[in-house]
Amino acid sequence: MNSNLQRLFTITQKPVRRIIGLMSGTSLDGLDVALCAISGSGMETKVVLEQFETVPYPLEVKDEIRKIFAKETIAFQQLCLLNPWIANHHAAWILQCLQKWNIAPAAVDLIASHGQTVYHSPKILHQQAAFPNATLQIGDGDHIAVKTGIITLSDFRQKHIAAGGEGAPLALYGDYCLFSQQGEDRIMLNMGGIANFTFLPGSLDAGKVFVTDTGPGNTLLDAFSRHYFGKEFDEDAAFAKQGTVNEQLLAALKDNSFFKEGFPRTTGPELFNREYVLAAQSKSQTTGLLPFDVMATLTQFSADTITDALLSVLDANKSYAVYMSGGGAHNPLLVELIKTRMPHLKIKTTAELGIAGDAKEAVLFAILANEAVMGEGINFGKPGMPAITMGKCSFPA
Ligand SMILES: Nc1ncnc2c1ncn2[C@@H]1O[C@H](COP(=O)(O)OP(=O)(O)OP(=O)(O)O)[C@@H](O)[C@H]1O
Ligand SMILES: CC(=O)N[C@H]1[C@@H]2OC[C@@H](O2)[C@@H](O)[C@@H]1O[C@H](C)C(=O)O
Repeated sequence: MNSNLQRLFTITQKPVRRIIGLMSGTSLDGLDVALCAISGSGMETKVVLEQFETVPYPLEVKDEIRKIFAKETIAFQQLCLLNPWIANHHAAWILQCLQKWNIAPAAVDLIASHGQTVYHSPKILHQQAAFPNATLQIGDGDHIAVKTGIITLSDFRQKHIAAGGEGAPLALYGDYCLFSQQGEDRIMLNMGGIANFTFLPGSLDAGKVFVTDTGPGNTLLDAFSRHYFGKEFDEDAAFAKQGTVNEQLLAALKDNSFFKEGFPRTTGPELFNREYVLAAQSKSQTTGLLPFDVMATLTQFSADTITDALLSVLDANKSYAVYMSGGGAHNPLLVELIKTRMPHLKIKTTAELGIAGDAKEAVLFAILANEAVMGEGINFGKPGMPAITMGKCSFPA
């Protein structure tokens, strides 16, 4: 047997696998690195989050990614150059984290690398009948494997598309394995650049599990914080709290076919960007609105579209526990607005389930890698949520 396959086989025989989950999302705030000790698979999965760190993207890295990020027209060379360049950065940051944690690379079994999404284009966005759902994550796994010496699983989203999904959200696989709880109907609400949620039935019935993106989380807030105030994000909603919601602009923001699509639906900054807001301002004749009022309205827009999506699928007579994660869970105004619109739901954070909200998505990719080597593919029995395992394998040698 090829020694790489032998090494992989040995990993599958271990009672506990050490897997590094990596997530660098649409906010471009940094690389989340989660060192997980994982046993079992599927519903028997157990995770201990041994270490976690967000390595902030240096400005230079953000600037290089923004040259192509979510843009319809780009310099092709830039895309080509960034593919290994991002991977090399990610590999270097993993090695730095391991050194800081005093853990040898040889003590890590696998890396699960999400990569950097540079374009996400489901059919509902590109609307070209002849073309499939499409998404592109770069930072190739081969470079990470060779630079770290650790077997790397990457590019998880392509198989999801091949099997009938939109390539996202993938959160439901890990959410179902890790956070399902007999007797409690749960909502796992992640508010990153884009917001999404997974419904986990207290019956544990995979056929009732449900996932979707809801629309913007922080992406518009970040874009306008940068535009108006030169700040990467609206820390603690300091800007939005000083403004007043403009109802005309809010209505224009909500007037988009994305919000009428069936679930599951996915999106990204390809749709929800500065131009989207400027078009809504022009339509609602609010171009002269003060920056604080725009920030307040955008925060309300995120809160309303998150709660609209939730309320449209939840049974008004049942009680649910909502577990928040992602950077938006740190935005006090966003959280307050969500609570106000859903006073009957118990709103908590995933920290109460043992996984800090900032680490959750990186942990979920570690679970996907564990499923790739140990799992059988969970059958959710729904279009857009295929029963597959995902991830391509890169060997260091
Ligand atoms: N204290 C805070 N106040 C307000 N917003 C915050 C705070 N801390 C973080 N955020 C927001 O969270 C964002 C980062 O969130 P996160 O890392 O979950 O996004 P992401 O993983 O890049 O996105 P996605 O999940 O869509 O891929 C920041 O860009 C910022 O908008
Ligand atoms: C294409 C892409 O990178 N999508 C991300 C993004 O960030 C949040 C939301 O949009 C979600 O659909 C997805 O990430 C999470 C981890 C997911 O797949 O579940």
